[in-house]
Formats: sequence, C-alpha cells, structure tokens
Amino acid sequence: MRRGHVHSGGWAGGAGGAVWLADLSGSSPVVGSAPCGRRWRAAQRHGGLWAPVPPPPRMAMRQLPYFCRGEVVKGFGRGSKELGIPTANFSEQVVESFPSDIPTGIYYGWACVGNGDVHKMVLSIGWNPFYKNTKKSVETHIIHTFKEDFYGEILSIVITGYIRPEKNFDSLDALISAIQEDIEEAKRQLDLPEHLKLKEDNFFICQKAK
Ligand SMILES: Cc1cc2nc3c(=O)[nH]c(=O)nc-3n(C[C@H](O)[C@H](O)[C@H](O)COP(=O)(O)O)c2cc1C
Ligand SMILES: Nc1ncnc2c1ncn2[C@@H]1O[C@H](COP(=O)(O)OP(=O)(O)O)[C@@H](O)[C@H]1O
Repeated sequence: MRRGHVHSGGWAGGAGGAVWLADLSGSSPVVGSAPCGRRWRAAQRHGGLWAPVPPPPRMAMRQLPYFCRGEVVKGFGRGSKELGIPTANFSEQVVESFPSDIPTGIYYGWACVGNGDVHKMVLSIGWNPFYKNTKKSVETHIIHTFKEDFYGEILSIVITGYIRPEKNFDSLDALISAIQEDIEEAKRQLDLPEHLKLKEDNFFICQKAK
C-alpha cells in the first residue's frame, strides 16, 4: 500500500457538496467538512424492539458528512486484545484538528486504507469512559477483515451519521455488545442511498489516483 504524502489544501467536489481540504502539515492529516442537512431518526432498532433514542446533537449533524485523512498510529492495543474489535487511531494532531462542534460519540461512515478499497466503518470520538482515558481519541473500526495491521498507513474516512453518545458500561462484555450493535446499525444505515453515495465520493477517488 502507498504511504505518506497527502495533498495540500483545495476544494474537492463531493456527493455531499464541495469540500474544503486543508493540509495541516507536511505528511499528516488532511481534514475537511461539508455541511449537509440530514433528518434524524426518531427511533433505533434495539434488540428486536424499536426504542426511542435521544436526538443527535444538532451541531454534529450540521458538520456531516465530515471528511478526514491522516496517519494510523498506535493506541493502547486494547481493541484487538480485549475487545476483539481493532480500532485504528488517528494521531493527536488529527484529533486536535477535529472541529469542536463535532461532539464526542459513536458515528458511522466509509473508510479506506492507503489507496485500497472503501469499506463501511464505525468510529468512536472521545475519552472512552469505560477506560477513563485522559486524552481524546478518534478510533475507526473498519468493517472488513485485513490480512495484517496497517500502522503508518494513511486512513481516509468520511463520517456520514451519528449513532449514540459514548457510555460507561458495567462490564467488558456489555461494551463489546454495544459496539457489535453499533456495527449492525452502521451496516444498515450505510446501505441507504443518502449514505451509500458517499462511498463513491471524489475524496476517495482522488486518493486512488495518487
Ligand atoms: C463503534 C465503537 C463504539 C464504542 N463505544 C464506546 C463506549 O460507549 N464507551 C467507551 O468507553 N468506549 C467505546 N469505544 C472505544 C473502545 O473502548 C476503544 O476502541 C478501545 O478501548 C480500544 O482502544 P485502543 O485502540 O486505544 O486500544 C467504542 C469504539 C467503537 C469502535
Ligand atoms: N478492521 C480493522 N479496523 C481497524 N483496524 C484494524 C482492522 N484490522 C486490523 N487493524 C489494525 O489493528 C490496529 C488496531 O488494533 P488495536 O488493538 O485497537 O490497537 P491500537 O490500540 O494500537 O489501535 C489498527 O491500527 C490496524 O493497524
């Protein structure tokens, strides 16, 4: 897979509208966003029942879809070992570059490693209350089985929807179950045309052309 350089600032056409991409420095992250109105679901499938869910923070929805690109760095190594759900972490610089009006929480969207294929993903933004992290992290679980790790590669993501706030849990099993439900919810949502169209966004095509 190709490593490294990410193009500098400029406008990129996208299914969700024009997107400003800003190269934050040297080989690191390119981030950007395109505001796009979205109606929010009033209910969420939950263990076979339809349960009301709190409305998403309005700020989050105004910022979506949100495009972000940066290097994959090491985290605490818990994703694979403790949860069986690996999560690729962005560097501190990318995390700090996230707009403050994208609230912490659990999101879904599309992801691509290097110039590889685009896959569905779920994303956690925040402090992982279960683990009481002291630093904010942005972690992507790509819904795909990779043959090997991809630390140091460039991960490109577009966040298209919000699932829920971050929570604390009574047990590791409860956290794992919640993440598995998030994955199922993401798979369903991403098949909807409004999210599916972002899989083909120029943001990913540009990355492939490099
Ligand atoms: C879809 C998804 C949902 C998550 N939800 C929570 C959550 O509600 N509470 C929490 O403490 N951590 C949550 N996490 C974060 C995990 O705790 C974190 O990915 C794990 O600690 C691995 O971190 P590491 O990659 O730094 O080792 C979530 C992660 C994902 C991918
Ligand atoms: N489907 C996947 N989604 C995310 N990362 C994956 C996936 N498959 C393999 N990986 C690799 O696993 C790493 C994350 O594993 P994890 O145990 O959470 O470690 P860390 O805490 O260092 O992020 C990623 O950085 C990536 O290199």
